[in-house]
Amino acid sequence: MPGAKGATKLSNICVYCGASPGNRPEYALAAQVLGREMTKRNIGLVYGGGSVGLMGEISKTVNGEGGRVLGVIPVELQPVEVSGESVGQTILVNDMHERKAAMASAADGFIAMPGGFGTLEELMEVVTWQQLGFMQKPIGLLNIEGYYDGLLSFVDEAISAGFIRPSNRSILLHSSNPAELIDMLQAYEPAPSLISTLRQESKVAMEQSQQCRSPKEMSTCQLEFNNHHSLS
Ligand SMILES: C/C(=C\CNc1ncnc2c1ncn2[C@@H]1O[C@H](COP(=O)(O)O)[C@@H](O)[C@H]1O)CO
Repeated sequence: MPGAKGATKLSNICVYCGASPGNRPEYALAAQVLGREMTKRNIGLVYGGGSVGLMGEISKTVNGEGGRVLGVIPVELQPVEVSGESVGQTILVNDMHERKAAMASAADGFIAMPGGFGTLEELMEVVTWQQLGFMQKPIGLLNIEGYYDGLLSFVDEAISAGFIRPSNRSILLHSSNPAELIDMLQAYEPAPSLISTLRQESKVAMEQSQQCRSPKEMSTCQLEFNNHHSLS
């Protein structure tokens, strides 16, 4: 079953999270628990650099526990008055696109903690890469205090409305427990990519249309063609 078994070696996890702390103490606490759990398992942190908000909580925790921290920050965001002091190793990049590419290539998996537009944008980019098959790395939501319940309901709505394939729901792993979420990332097995699925469906449809010779066969073939092109 896609998204369930297999094994992914996680040397580094990229954590997307708020540049703000949020207004519940549970968010910062979860960042600390996640940081400790990663370090305990010798998994390094890749993040957006700086020390503001939850980004600061997790990076300072990992660094304080003796773990590896890699911050990737655009030149414009680097000043201390914008993003605070970074800990660990820092890579300076020119812009946000370069940053996301560098963060994604340095990591073997991704976790989104509570955050705002920046977190969502980073998360949705890797989900899209995964869906299309440009990337095959596990992605999880650390769903603290039900923060991501709304997003998960939205995904179900998009599936019902025919915009997301049901098989792609498993791209977004989720748990409220950091240790359990890392276990899920490690066990992840990618679903077939949309590109390979579409090519396979098109091949089947072509083969069937070549078998359609008489008008009677045509209507049966048309039905099968339609079935193959409905979302699965
Ligand atoms: C706007 C504020 C601080 C700006 N400082 C940032 N420093 C480093 N990285 C940032 C910063 N702001 C956003 N990011 C990136 O986006 C994600 C967080 O954005 P969100 O909108 O808070 O979710 C994070 O993963 C970074 O990569 C003061 O709030």
